Amino acid sequence: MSNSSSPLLEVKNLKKYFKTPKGMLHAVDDVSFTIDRGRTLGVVGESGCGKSTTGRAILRIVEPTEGEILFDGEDIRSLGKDQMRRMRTRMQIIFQDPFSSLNPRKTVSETIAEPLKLNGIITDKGKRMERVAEIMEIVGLAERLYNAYPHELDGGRRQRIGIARALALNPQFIVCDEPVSALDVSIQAQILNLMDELQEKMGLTYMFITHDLSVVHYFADDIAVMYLGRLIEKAPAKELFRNPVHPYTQALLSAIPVPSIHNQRKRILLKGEITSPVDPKPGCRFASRCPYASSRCHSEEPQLKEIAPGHFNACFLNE
Ligand SMILES: Nc1ncnc2c1ncn2[C@@H]1O[C@H](COP(=O)(O)OP(=O)(O)OP(=O)(O)O)[C@@H](O)[C@H]1O
Repeated sequence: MSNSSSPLLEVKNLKKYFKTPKGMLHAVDDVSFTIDRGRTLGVVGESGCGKSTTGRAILRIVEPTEGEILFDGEDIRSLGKDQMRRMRTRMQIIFQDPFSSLNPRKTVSETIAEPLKLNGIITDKGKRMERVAEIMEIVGLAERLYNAYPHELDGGRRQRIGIARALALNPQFIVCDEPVSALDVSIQAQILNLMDELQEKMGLTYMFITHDLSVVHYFADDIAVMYLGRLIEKAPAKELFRNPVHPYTQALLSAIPVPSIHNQRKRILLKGEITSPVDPKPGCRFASRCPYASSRCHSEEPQLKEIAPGHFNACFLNE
């Protein structure tokens, strides 16, 4: 049952495996977390660690292999096609490169109107266009762009269209998949500010995927770190930056430049081969690159455990 004090999203033991010619690729392997209402979970990790697949599996854009996804108390894996279509109006996604998902033959207003039309939310064309004008104003797209085409716009404005499309259906939850990674730093800040304002105004809950930890430092409430399909550490953002416990998180953080020379962390360079995500061997997936790995790490998989309130870690070293 839904209850406003319960998390909006609960993901339990989520798995997504892909069959490949070499074997079963464990893209997401037994991942569990929750996101509270109106909060932002940042999901970070290197390319290929399973961030996007986790986001897509939650929305069932890719069908999960195993696990439970509770959205507002509802088990969304049990929903039929029509029920899932309705549920998708409450759960949306914003992509890194909105351009590739925008139809070049549709104007800005037609693009934003499309989800309203397809989902039969506003059937009257005049009313639909009024709503489009309202959303354009909310996301900071000038009225004069109403009849512009996506290729006439810069990356920041295109991403505003992506955000507008996601907002059109009045969702509660948005998976933001690297939404600012393709943008210049100054434009990144504008888009992050906009997303922050929208969250405040509309009470949105975000899952914010990025390979760039410095982006989520101030933007996310909590941060989850993934490594080769596994969630290896999760903590409130401030706590994670102040006290990273997992050796992989420590290495990731050491690569971020810090403005003050007094606070500079010593850069930890990872050596060793990256373990294959195809039919992974038993043991910790980070062991081959971990400076502290013991024989136990090569035979047994550490589980995520709460080591301090809200701080979870999957490493034998800090148990
Ligand atoms: N449809 C698919 N078929 C087969 N393998 C896939 C598919 N989608 C993703 N993968 C694989 O799953 C793993 C996780 O990919 P995913 O895109 O989720 O990672 P990511 O952390 O989001 O990386 P990136 O930032 O590069 O997108 C990768 O090894 C990827 O090659």
